[in-house]
Amino acid sequence: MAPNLRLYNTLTRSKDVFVPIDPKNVRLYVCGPTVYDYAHIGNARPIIVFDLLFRLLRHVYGADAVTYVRNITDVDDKINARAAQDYPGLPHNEAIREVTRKTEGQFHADIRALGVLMPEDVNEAGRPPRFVEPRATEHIDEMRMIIERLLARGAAYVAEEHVLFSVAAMQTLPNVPKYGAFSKRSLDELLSGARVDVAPYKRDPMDFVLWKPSGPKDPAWPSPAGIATPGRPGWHIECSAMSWKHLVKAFETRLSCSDPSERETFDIHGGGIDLVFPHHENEIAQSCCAFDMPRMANVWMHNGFLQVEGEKMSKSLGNFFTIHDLLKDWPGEVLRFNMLRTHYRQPIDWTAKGLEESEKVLDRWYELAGEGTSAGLSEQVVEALSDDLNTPRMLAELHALDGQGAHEELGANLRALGFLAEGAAAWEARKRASLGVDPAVVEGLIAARKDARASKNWPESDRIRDELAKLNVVVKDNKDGTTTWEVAR
Ligand SMILES: Nc1ncnc2c1ncn2[C@@H]1O[C@H](COP(=O)(O)OP(=O)(O)OP(=O)(O)O)[C@@H](O)[C@H]1O
Ligand SMILES: [Zn+2]
Repeated sequence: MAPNLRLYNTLTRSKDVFVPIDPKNVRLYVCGPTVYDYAHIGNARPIIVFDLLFRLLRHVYGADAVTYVRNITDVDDKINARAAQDYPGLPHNEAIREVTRKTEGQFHADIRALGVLMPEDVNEAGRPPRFVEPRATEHIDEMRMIIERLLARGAAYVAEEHVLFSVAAMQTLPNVPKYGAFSKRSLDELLSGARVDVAPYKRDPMDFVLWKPSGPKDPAWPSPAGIATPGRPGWHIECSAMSWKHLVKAFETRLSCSDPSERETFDIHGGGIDLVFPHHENEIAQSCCAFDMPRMANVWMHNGFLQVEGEKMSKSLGNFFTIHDLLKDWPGEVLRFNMLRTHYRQPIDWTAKGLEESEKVLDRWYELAGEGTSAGLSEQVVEALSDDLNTPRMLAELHALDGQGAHEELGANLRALGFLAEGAAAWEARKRASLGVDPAVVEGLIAARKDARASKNWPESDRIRDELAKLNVVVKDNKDGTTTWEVAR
């Protein structure tokens, strides 16, 4: 059944054969967006990459045998700041809700256009959900529970109404990894990195916040550990709580692993490479210490950066394009295709040229595959993806199907991979609209011009040339006798 699925694991730093804890329920968690602003196309990379992994796992293990959790972080200081700025007239709680509601709606619209499966595409009434999109603010109880467990084990302490994780205490606990082992940082390195601007309430500069007190303008919940002032969670604790709730607690009775120390462990945890430290190091510290176990997840996967001129696309550098804006110029599928041309662990340089090339391939495949509806992955495509999501190899296999004239099979694969969603007619119509001319009209004029020239009717040939120019169409007569054209941008 399962082909030899191999995944690169940040935990082992090697490409390993994937062995699910329970093949009847493969469990995947991916860190989702913080919703305060439009997502940029760099943020779309983990969404698209792990959507592809989800599709592959569903193909290999069965649609009922995979649970995918991708969270939404809807509590964060950046959200508070945006709420105060955008809705100064509203009570702060309402302003925050407005920001997260609006941003989340935009995020969903954006990624749907990128061909990403959504919970409503895969969940069925009366069955356990296969795709859960939990919100942090709905998991405060679970966060408090984990914090209480950490306090009880001595891995956390209270200081000035904060709860902090104690890195030094973790190093003394049996059964848990050493702090820093995951990101391969020595304590010396970690210490020198942490020494800037150390909050006075920290016992050790490396300690990180699990819970903090809220000011009058912050969202607030009853605090754990008997702290009187209401507070709010730190970022890292959110993912420990949501992954536990939806991938561990939800399946307590269905787990079949024999080693009790692995009971709270799930299969795959994903995110962007920038999350390895501190976010994932800290998630591991919290979950492993709270549940007394050696591993939070067995496999850790990280996508590389999407770059612009050699630099990470990021909000703080200002070198970003939002998905929302790109979708004004390009179909979502072109963005998806362009993302998958590069292997997920390599950096991508995001260029207009790359997008144009991607669009050309999709133009051809839309035409070849026509209006078919079947969807399914071919063996050789599954094999390419089973090699640590080798998408360049997957595309080579699709080009091979094209070359062999296996157009129906090509279409079925493309649909199963999240392409050809528009249908050929809609794709053509949209292209025509975006070109601003009807290709049939242009082709007709070019044919008439050719006839006029063949019969040496120069005035007519000139008239047609002027007409094409008015349409903004640039005509090129090639040496081989063919004529090509494009709309001047
Ligand atoms: N340029 C990028 N290339 C690939 N993945 C990225 C890039 N920028 C962010 N990500 C990923 O997007 C996801 C959402 O991250 P988050 O909401 O924290 O964005 P961010 O890191 O704040 O963005 P920015 O770096 O622009 O401030 C994370 O998994 C992160 O690793
Ligand atoms: Zn996370």
